[in-house]
Amino acid sequence: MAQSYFPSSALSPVKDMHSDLAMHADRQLKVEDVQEAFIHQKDRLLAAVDSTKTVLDDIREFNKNEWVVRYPQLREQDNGATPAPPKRGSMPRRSLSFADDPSFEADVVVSPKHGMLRRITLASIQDAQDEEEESSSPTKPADDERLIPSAEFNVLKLDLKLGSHSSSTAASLVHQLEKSSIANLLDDRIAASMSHIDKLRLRVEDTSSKVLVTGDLNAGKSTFVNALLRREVMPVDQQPCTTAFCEVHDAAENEGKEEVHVLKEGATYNIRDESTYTKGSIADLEGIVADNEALQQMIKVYLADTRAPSESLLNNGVVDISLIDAPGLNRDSLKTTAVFARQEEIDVVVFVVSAENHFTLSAKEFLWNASNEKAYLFIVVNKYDQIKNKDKCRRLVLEQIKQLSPKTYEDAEDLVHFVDSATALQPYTANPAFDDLESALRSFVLIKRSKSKLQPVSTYLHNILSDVELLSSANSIVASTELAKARDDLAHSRPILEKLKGSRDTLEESLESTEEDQTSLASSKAKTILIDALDRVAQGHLGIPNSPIQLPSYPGLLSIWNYARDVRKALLASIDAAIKLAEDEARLITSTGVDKIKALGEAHLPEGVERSRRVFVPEAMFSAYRRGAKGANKRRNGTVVAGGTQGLGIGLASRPELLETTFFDLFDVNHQFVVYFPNSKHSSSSTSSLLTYGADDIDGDEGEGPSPTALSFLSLGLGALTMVGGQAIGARGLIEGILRLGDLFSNEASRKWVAPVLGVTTIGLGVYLVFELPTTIPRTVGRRVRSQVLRLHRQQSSPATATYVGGVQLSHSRSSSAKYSTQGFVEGHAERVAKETRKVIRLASWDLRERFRCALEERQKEVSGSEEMEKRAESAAKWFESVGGRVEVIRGEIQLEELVQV
Ligand SMILES: Nc1nc2c(ncn2[C@@H]2O[C@H](COP(=O)(O)OP(=O)(O)OP(=O)(O)O)[C@@H](O)[C@H]2O)c(=O)[nH]1
Repeated sequence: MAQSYFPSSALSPVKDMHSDLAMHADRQLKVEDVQEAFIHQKDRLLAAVDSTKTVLDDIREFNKNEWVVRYPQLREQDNGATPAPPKRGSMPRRSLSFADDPSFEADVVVSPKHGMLRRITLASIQDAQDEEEESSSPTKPADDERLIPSAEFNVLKLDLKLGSHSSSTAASLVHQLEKSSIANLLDDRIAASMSHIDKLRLRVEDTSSKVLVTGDLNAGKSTFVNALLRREVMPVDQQPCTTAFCEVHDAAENEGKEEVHVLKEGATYNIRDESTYTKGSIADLEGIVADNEALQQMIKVYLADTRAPSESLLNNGVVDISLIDAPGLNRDSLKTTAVFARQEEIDVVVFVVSAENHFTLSAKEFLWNASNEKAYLFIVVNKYDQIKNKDKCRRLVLEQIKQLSPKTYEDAEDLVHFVDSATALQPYTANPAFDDLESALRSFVLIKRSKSKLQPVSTYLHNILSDVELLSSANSIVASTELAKARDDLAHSRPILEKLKGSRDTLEESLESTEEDQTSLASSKAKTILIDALDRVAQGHLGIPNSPIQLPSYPGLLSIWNYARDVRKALLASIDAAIKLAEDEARLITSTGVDKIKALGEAHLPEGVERSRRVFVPEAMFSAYRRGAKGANKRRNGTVVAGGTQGLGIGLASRPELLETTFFDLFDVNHQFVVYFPNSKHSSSSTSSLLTYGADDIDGDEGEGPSPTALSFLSLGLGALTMVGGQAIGARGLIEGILRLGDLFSNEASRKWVAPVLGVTTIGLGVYLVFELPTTIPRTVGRRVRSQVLRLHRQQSSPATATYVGGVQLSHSRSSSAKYSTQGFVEGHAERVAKETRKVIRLASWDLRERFRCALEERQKEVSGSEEMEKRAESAAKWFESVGGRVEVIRGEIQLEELVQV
């Protein structure tokens, strides 16, 4: 399709000469429209440049402070992996991933809806939208193939390949790049793009435009330039042909001064640096050109064009056009001029050809090359006045142009002008064809300028905006994905956290009550066992039933001493066994407590939290006491020795002071006395009182007071027969006993009844020894053992206040000691057992509390992290969405329309 700069005047390339005047007026109008449209587009583009820069700047800021902008990679989907065939008219699908996170993979649709727009959306979302659209418009047209955008970045493309190796090693190295490193690379790329945009801005703002006038030798180029300037400036008819490039600028660029600047060879022209050129006057131009005709000189000519901007080409109010009068084309100059024409700063090439000669070989060569470069050329067929058969000439020239530059031929009406430049210089001579050419040239310069200066900027902005679109939509997907993930995580972790918070107090209470319950259970159990054991022992039974310990069998009167000792040993061992039993019970109770705590852990700790790996070893309980006891008497003064040493051979049954057998183990005087003389009274004798107290104290908690009757005397006497140091009858005790008996007989009153009493006693004693003693010994020993054990505990509890003589405590008052001892022994062990139980349970509780606290902290951290992520992802998703919206607005601004369509 031919491009038309002036579609409203769609005439055939062969113009009707009679309509020239009307056409000129029409063109004049359109030139103004083009000018206006150009200015409008330029302003819009400048605004778009600024907006784009702001967006890029914002992305950099956002990347730096808010969200690490991810660099997406879109790959063609592997058809094998996605068997579903694409729907007719569906948009291209890609697999979205990120260089820094290859694990992220999402099916996306690249939206081609808005030309170069490259918004990507998740395929799942697009599918839903497609279904919606399909149901509402079943005849949806297929998308234009040309609109399918590339999935590659244009400007912001990062070269993430490390080295030239395309091996998997390089790929894996790329994957190792951190998010922030890639974000930094992206930031650098955006920064580079922004400085390029700055340059583009200068380009848009630059209102200068260069028009190169070239053509065959002697075609009338200088005459044509002079005609455009309406002034004879360029030297005409130079012999030999001129070789200088004369560049004509508005004098306004040279502070209004009309001057000629001849560039010095090798220097880069700078109007403010006079060392780069030699000044001359306009009047001398002919001479200057003649002087430099051997050189391909660059000469700058500054001219004051006094005509109105609407008429002047140089000073047209829109762009500062400079005309370059190039040397005529020949073998020597062809190459130079061709190079010159290719320069980016040349917006328009005007080719002057003589109507008399048509195109020479050099001209054809130049046009052929130039049309490849610039596509459209402005062709002036000069000296048309000299031609007689104008139609034929026109036809032949156009025919040649068709061959040389087809594009130019298509717009020949606007681009090919048959004129007489010479008459344009003559004052007061109408030359509508030239005026028409001039208008067309001005429009063409503006249009070409818009193409050469605005279009590249527009294209660049399109590209960078398209990249921004790709970047923002991909990041929007990432943000949305992270938002969904954060919400998922919150949905999972929040209830756990709430549950943990809610059950914190319950757990604490349960742990405390478990500790208390088990401890007091162990304590009360120990008390029960020990009180029971002591009671049993006091009755002559073993402390615990079903004990492996056996009471010895009665061996006969002769071995009665050994019997008493063995009974004592067995009873003591049975108390040890009772203590051991209490400890075993405590172990069981502790084990139950530990299990309860374990169950509490299961009930209160969230899933995934490691449970306690501590294994409760019941045997390890009370081991500290055993260890302590290894050092012999180290802990003797502590309250826990008796039980604690059980099992290591130094329990009660192994303590020499308790194994000491005395006469009182055989005859419990106090007990017998109580049995036979229940109503007897206390004696006032200090000696007997002391001894009785001593004996009674041995019995401990019997609670009955002794009486100074005959039997008591006997018992006192017999008491003197205390066996000291084992089986031998102490000589001293025997002598003391005889002396006391002597005292008794020497008393007159006593002598009357002492003989019968002694007789009865002897008989009773014999009967007692034979029949009753075997059964009473265990009870007697038991009572004494019980009493001794209790006293031992009291002694160990307060050794400073207790005094012993032969295993008999002398100094404590009876009532206080009895009361204190019972409680002390049982309480002491109960306390010890409870303490050990509490210690183990407390350790288990502490462990669970710690795990619970850590789990709570961890969940709190998780929830806070997810909340933070939710907040950031939500704002990032919104932000990237807003960037997408801003890009669309800017894109509307940079759509360049054909200037003539205004
Ligand atoms: N009749 C007529 N003569 C013209 C026209 N244009 C130029 N001439 C004459 O053609 C001759 C050459 O004109 P120049 O302008 O010097 O041609 P040029 O192309 O600049 O020459 P070089 O730069 O040397 O190649 C001059 O004598 C002009 O007067 C025209 O339109 N009609």
